[in-house]
Amino acid sequence: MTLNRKMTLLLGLVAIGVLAMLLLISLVAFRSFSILSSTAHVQTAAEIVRVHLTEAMITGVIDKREQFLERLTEIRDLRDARVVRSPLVVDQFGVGLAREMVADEIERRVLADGQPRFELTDERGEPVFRGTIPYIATALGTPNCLQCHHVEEGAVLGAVTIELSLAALQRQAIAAVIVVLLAVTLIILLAILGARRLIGPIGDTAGAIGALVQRALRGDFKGRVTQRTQDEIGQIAAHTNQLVAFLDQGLARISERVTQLMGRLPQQDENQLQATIDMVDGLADAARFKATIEEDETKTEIYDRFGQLLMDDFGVHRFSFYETQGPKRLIPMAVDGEIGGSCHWCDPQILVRSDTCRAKRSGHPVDGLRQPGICYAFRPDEAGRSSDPLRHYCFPIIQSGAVGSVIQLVTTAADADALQDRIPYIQIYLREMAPVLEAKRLTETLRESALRDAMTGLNNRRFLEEYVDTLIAGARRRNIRLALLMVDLDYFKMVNDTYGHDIGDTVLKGLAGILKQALRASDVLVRFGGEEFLIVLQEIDADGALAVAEKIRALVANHRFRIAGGTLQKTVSIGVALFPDDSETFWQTLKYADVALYRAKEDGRDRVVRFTPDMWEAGADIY
Ligand SMILES: Nc1nc2c(ncn2[C@@H]2O[C@H](COP(=O)(O)OP(=O)(O)OP(=O)(O)O)[C@@H](O)[C@H]2O)c(=O)[nH]1
Repeated sequence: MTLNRKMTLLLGLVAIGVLAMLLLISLVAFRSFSILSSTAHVQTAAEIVRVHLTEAMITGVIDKREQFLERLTEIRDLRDARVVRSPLVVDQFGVGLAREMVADEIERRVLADGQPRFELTDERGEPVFRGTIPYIATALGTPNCLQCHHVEEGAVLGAVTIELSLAALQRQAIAAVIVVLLAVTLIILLAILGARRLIGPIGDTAGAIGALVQRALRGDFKGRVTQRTQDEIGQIAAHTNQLVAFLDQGLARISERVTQLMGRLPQQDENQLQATIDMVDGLADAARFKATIEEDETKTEIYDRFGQLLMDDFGVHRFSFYETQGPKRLIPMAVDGEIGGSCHWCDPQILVRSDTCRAKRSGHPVDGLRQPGICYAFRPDEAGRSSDPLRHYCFPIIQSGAVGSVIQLVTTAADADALQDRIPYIQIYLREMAPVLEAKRLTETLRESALRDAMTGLNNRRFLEEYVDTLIAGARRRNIRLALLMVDLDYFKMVNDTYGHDIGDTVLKGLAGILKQALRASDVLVRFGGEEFLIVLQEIDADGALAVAEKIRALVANHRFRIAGGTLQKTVSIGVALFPDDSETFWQTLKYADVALYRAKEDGRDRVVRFTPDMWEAGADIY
C-alpha cells in the first residue's frame, strides 16, 4: 500500500472516529440539556398552577380551575397539565373533579412520599418529558396553607403533573448536530485533501528512490528521481540524484580502468557493478598471487601453485604447462597438477618441434573452446567422451619478447562456456606470473652458468665446492668410498703453442666428451682447472678406481682428436686417491690425488698413479 493511501486511510479512520464522538457527545449533551431545561420548565409551570389554584381559592373561583388547566395545554409543546388531590384534601373538601381523583402510579408515589419525579419517555416516536411535583402544606408561605387545610406542616396536599413534548427541541438539536457534522466532515475532507497534496510528493519521491535503488542493485546507475518540490523532499531527490550521478561516473571510471587491465568487456545484460567488483577481486587476488610467487624459490613451485589455483579457484583439472627450451624444444613442466608429468593433451611432437604448437608458433592465444579443431596438435583423449568431447584453450606466456611458456587448459564441451567466462580472470594471473617466471628462469640460468664450465659444459670447481658437503654426507651415511681421479693432459701447452688456442679448446672439449662417456651417471665429473679434470667415483675400492683410471687413460691414448687438417693424439696422466682411506677430509684426499698426478708426470706421463703416503712425505716441502 502506498504512503498516500495509508495516509488517506488513517485520516479517514480518524475522521470517522471524530464524527462518531461528536455525534455521541451531541446526543448526550442534548439529552442532558433537554432534561435540565424541561425540569426547570415543569417546575415553573407547577409553581404557576399552584399560585393560580391558591389565588382561585382565595378569590372563590376555585370551581373554574378546570378551564385554567385546559387553557394551559394550549401553550406550545405543553401536552398535558393536571392536578390530583391527596387523601387529606379529599377527606376535608371531598373528591373534587373526577380527573383530580385519578392518580396514576407515579402520582400515587409522589403523593405518598412528597418527592417530585421526572422522566423522559418516548410516545410513538415523540420524546415526552413528564414531571410530577407535590404540593406540600406549609405555614410559612403566603397565604398560610394551614389556615384552610386541616393538615400538619409538611403534609402532601396534592400533586401537579406536567407533560412537555420535546419533538421540536429534538428536531432543532438534530438539525444543529447535522450542521456541525457536515461542517466537521467538510473540514476533515479538506484536511485529507491537503494532507494528500503534502504527502503526494513524499510518496512519489519515495517510490522513485525505491525504483532507483532497484536499478542500482542491478548495477545500473543511470536512473534519476524527479524533483517535485523545493522543500526537504525535493532536497532528498536532488541529493539522491547527485549521489547516483557520482556513483555512475565513479563506476564508469573504475569499470573502464579495470576493463583495460582485464581486457574484458562487461556484457550488456550483466550487472555492471557486480562485474566490476568481480574484476577488482580478480585483480586483487592476482596481485596477491604475484606477491606469493615472488617469494617462491623455484619455477616448479610457481607452476605447482598455479596448478592448484586452477583446480581450486577455477575448477580446471586438466591442464599442461610447457616451457620452451632452446628454439625447438618444449618441456612439460606440469600436467594435470603433476609436476614433471608427461605430455598428455598434445601430440608429443610439440616437444621436439615446438613450432607444431600453435600457441608457441604464433605467440597468440589458441581458442579451441570457440573453435574446436583449430590446433591439430591437440589430442583429446577421446575414449568414452564422444558425447561430451574435450576442448582446449592455450595461452602463450611471452618472456623476453618470445614465447617462454605455454599454458594449456582442457575442459569438456559442456563446460566450455563456463571456462570461456573465466579466461579473462585466468589471463590476469598469467600476466602477473609471466615476469616472475622470467625472473626465476633468469636466476636459474645464471646460477646454472655460474656452476658450469661454458666451454665443455661440465660442472666447474665452484659446483664442487657447493656439492662436496652433500657428496661426503651421502658417502658417510652409506658408508662407501669415494675415489678421486685427477686427470691432466700431457704436454698440453705444446698443443696451444703448435696449433693455436682454438685447437687446444677442441682437444679439451674432446677430452671432456671421452670422460663423460667413460663414467656412470652417479659419478661426478668436474673441470677443475685449465686442462685438469677431477672425477669422483662413488662406491668403489682402490682396484676398481685404478681400473677406471686405466680405462680412461687408454681411451684417451687411443683417441684421435680431429683438428683442422688431420688428427692429433694425446695422453693423460691420472693421480688416484681414496676417501676416507687416504684422508678423513675430502680436500686433503684431493690434494693427495694431485700429489699422485704429480708423481705420474714425474714418472714419464701417460700413466695412472695410486697415491701412497710416502709421496706426501717426499713432497711435503713442495705442497
Ligand atoms: N686452449 C686452451 N688452453 C688452456 C686452457 N686452460 C689452460 N690452458 C693451457 O694449458 C696449458 C697447461 O700447461 P702446463 O700447465 O704447463 O702443462 P702441460 O703443458 O700440459 O704439461 P704437463 O702438464 O706437465 O704435461 C697452458 O698453456 C694453458 O694456457 C683452455 O681453456 N684452453
